[in-house]
Amino acid sequence: MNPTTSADTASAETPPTGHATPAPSSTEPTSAVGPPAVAGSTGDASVGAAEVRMKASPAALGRALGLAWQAGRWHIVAYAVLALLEAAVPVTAAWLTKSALDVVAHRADDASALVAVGGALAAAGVAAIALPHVSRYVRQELERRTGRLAQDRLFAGVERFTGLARFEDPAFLDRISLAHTSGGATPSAVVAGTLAICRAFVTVLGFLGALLVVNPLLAGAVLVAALPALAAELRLSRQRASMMWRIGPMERRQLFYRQLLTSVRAAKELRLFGAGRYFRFRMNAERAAADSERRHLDRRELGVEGGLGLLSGVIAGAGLIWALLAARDGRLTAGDIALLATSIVGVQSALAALVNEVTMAHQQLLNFDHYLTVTSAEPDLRRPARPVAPPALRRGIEFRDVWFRYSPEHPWSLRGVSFTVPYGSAVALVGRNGAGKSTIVKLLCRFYDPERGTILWDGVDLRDLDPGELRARIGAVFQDYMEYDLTAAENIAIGDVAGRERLTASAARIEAAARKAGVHDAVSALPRGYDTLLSRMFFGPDPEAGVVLSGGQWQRLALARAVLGDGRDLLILDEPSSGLDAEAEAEIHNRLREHRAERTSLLISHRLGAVREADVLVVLDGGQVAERGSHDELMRLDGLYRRLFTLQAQGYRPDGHP
Ligand SMILES: Nc1ncnc2c1ncn2[C@@H]1O[C@H](COP(=O)(O)OP(=O)(O)OP(=O)(O)O)[C@@H](O)[C@H]1O
Repeated sequence: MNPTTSADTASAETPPTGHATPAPSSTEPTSAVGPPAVAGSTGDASVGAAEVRMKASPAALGRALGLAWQAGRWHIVAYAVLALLEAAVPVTAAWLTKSALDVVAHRADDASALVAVGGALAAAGVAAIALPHVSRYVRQELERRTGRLAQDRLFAGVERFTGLARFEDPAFLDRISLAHTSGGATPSAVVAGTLAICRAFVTVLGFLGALLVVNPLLAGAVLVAALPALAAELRLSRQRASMMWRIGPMERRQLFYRQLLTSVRAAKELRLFGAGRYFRFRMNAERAAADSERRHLDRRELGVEGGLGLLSGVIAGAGLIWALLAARDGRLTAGDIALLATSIVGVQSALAALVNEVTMAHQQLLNFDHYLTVTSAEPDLRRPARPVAPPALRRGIEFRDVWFRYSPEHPWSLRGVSFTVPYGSAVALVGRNGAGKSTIVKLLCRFYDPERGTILWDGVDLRDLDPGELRARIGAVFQDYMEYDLTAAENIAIGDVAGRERLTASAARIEAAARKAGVHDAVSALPRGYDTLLSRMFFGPDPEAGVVLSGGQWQRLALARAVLGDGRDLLILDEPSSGLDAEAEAEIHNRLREHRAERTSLLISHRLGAVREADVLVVLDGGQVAERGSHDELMRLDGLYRRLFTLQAQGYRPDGHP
């Protein structure tokens, strides 16, 4: 059966409030319809894909250099000039040393020549000492600037994901973490790598010129020995990037265990169950597994780099023995020997530095792929070509045959759900754990898109609306509301910040919201009133440094945040009273009833007594609407609601009878 024909198709204009109705059952979408590739319609499945390209593309190189250029073009120019000067210094010093030795050997009585060559050598020495320091400072400043720019772009990219699906994808989270590291470091590493090539080119060319004069064969041998080193190091850096991707999940799990073992929330249970040792063991196991991968590669590097070092040593040693024998025969001067020795060391160290910088840049560039993927990924939720600004709610919201699962691997969380929230009314969603209540809220805020069916806001499909503007019309307290380590005023003012860089709510509005949520008295009694820093942990002995609130007080603050925005059409309260005592719950519901009077609201609560006065109760069971109607109608129906309500009511009667 096609699900679109089986479901309740009541529109927002004809809300089913007349009498209680057991909802019609729906069947799964047929295979002909076919699920989308990724749950929640994440447009670009490759963003979290588990594989990573192990080739640095020229485009990535261009983007990295472009980013560095934007962040600090004058720093790059200065760094380039310094790099070239640094490159020229050792070659100049080697020639000057040779000249000095030759002057001493053949023109020892020429004082002006001695002073000139000595002075030049001293200047080269000063340059050799000072240049690396200045160059390091410029590089560090360039790194800071590119790091800041890259971080801003990365998180602006992350903000473009308006849904939640990407944040539930572990591969995507690994990408963000690698993107954060590589995004900041790669551009300056690539600049350094590029300049290292130039620098090495100048140094090697200078020394090779010197070696060519002394012995062309030796010059060739030194050069050829460096090429396999470069190839081997590039291969190793590819393997290192691949290893880092493989150990990403292990690092993530380690972080989870580390946070768990130091979290104040987890501390109670961990101590009660004595579970600390268990989690420490798991954390260490993850670390051991990651270390084993690292060790494997370190050993390979040791073998390759040790072998190449041996080769360089053999070439250098052979060259020097030959030179000493040639000097004995009078074919070389003492200055030639000094020049040869410096040249061999100079070429080898210039090439080693080149290999080092280039492989580092190469490795960073491989990881830069993550940064590019995150910053250039398509938005996760389909954006309409011409998004419609959501109209002020006048008719209501309608769920029309909505099917949803969190991914194709997950079972259906909603199966053909249809119901309406008429304008100005309060609709309560009730049902057992896992029935799909919070999922409905998440779809209504458009954190995901339904796989089948539609959700209509005054007749307009949510998918045609701009998600930001839609959310500006909704005030919500989620089951897992946030506790911000900010002041009480800031905790409330965040409820009306919508894309701005500063909080703008006035003190009067903040206080009014706090009063509505019944938290004004508690906040006023804090050491600095609304300016008291609230924290989930103690900050030492200073009571004004941070105050710890109770769970119920935090929940009221979340409530104040939700009711702060005046222009909100819809108020969603997902378990708003779970952390409150019975008296507080009654008080909050009375206050909220006043607040809700002019607006539409969707309430979720397991305390059925708290929502029995809603205009309509929608009873969910296994992702389907099982019943709907007012409290009295549902009680008469004698179905699931009556059973749940009676069970709860029994708990409050001394005789245990309904
Ligand atoms: N992020 C998620 N990823 C995968 N499955 C999820 C996710 N969130 C919820 N589910 C599943 O969707 C189903 C409905 O969950 P939902 O949270 O909507 O239920 P609920 O009625 O709000 O439950 P409760 O009363 O316990 O809060 C459950 O089977 C749950 O396991």
